[in-house]
Amino acid sequence: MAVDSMVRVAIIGSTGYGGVELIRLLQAHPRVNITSVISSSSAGVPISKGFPHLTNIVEQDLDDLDIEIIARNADVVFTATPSGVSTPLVPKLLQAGLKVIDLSGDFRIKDGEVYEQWYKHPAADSAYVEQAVYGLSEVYGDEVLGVDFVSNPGCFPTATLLGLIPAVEAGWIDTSSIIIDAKSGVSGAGRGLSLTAHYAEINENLRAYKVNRHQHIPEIEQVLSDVKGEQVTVTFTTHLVPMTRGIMSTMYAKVTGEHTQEEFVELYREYYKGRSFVRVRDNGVWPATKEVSGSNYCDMGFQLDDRTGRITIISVIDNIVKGASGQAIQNLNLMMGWEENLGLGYTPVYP
Ligand SMILES: NC(=O)C1=CN([C@@H]2O[C@H](COP(=O)(O)OP(=O)(O)OC[C@H]3O[C@@H](n4cnc5c(N)ncnc54)[C@H](OP(=O)(O)O)[C@@H]3O)[C@@H](O)[C@H]2O)C=CC1
Ligand SMILES: CC(=O)N[C@@H](CCC(=O)OP(=O)(O)O)C(=O)O
Repeated sequence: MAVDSMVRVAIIGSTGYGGVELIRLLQAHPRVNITSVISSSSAGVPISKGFPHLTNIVEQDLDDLDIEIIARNADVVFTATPSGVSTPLVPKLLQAGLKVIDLSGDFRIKDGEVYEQWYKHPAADSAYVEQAVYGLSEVYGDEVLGVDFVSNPGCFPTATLLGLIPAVEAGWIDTSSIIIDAKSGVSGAGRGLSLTAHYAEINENLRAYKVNRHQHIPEIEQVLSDVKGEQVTVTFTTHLVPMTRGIMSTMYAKVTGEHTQEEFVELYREYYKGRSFVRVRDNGVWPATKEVSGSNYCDMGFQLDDRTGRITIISVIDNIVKGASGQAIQNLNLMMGWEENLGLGYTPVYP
């Protein structure tokens, strides 16, 4: 570690949405020095040239991806790299003595065959998958303290799992009845160009995609099965919404036993007691994506339908903050034994 107790951080994938958001958040973090912003395609160029909003804030040049140099200049590396890229990269960083927080899906799924079935490319070395601690901070935060490698959760799983886990753990919902209807802003697809993210294709449009085929299904099922202690399967449908940031996950499940809506609110408030980033709304108040935009909050609300016996749980996050870079920094804080909200006290941008 650096002598002055500041942690030296390098970011790989600095020119993507997750990487640029890490820079925005970390440049204001009181215990972090960003020593290197790395690009595999634009090394040598000042980052503010491609991202003028960073002018006079971060004026570093983008560095090459050279693991020896990174290991000399950094203590912790964030890999904000696409799935498939992290698979061979992360083991090399760990072998070089670095701590790693990986934002991709490559180390989240513990069963390699399941990973390959959903991600359609080879799974990572199982020893590293085993080593990775799944960093859903409010649930597994205690396991993150002092470890070298955190696999940061996916954006949809973050909103969805935070919304379901307390009820599943308490046995208050029938897990065979869970249906998840999730919507994301376009930044969730990353900065690369694609036809679906093209303005004329997404503006004034609403599109379902990867129905029953989304790579976040096995991640959600893995965690819910772990919590429940038996296999849980879910129906999960994602939609692309014409907005830049934000995820709303709307979850439906049959309630088991006699529980009122007020009791659900109380159950969740108790579960997340002391965890400042989860805000459980008052009875009958539902959250909207703008109410968390630019922040690390996950807000949720409930509505019980007495006619059907189903509970509707609505959970919102900013996909790039709590769904990626913000939670990754929360995990850095937990890894280092700092307050989990250090450097993350952003009030949502409203309107
Ligand atoms: N966007 C979101 O809301 C979320 C994203 N994630 C995950 O986080 C990761 C980053 O996502 P996001 O920032 O949106 O993606 P982007 O596509 O916006 O950026 C990814 C970056 O990775 C770098 N990269 C590409 N290929 C390589 C390579 N071979 N070696 C090193 N670097 C490479 C590129 O930068 P350069 O060319 O400069 O090297 C690129 O800018 C992904 O795995 C994504 O699935 C997770 C949760 C939410
Ligand atoms: C809007 C949109 O396209 N979102 C992406 C989120 C991808 C992602 O974050 O991928 P991993 O978590 O698996 O790394 C998607 O639905 O595939």
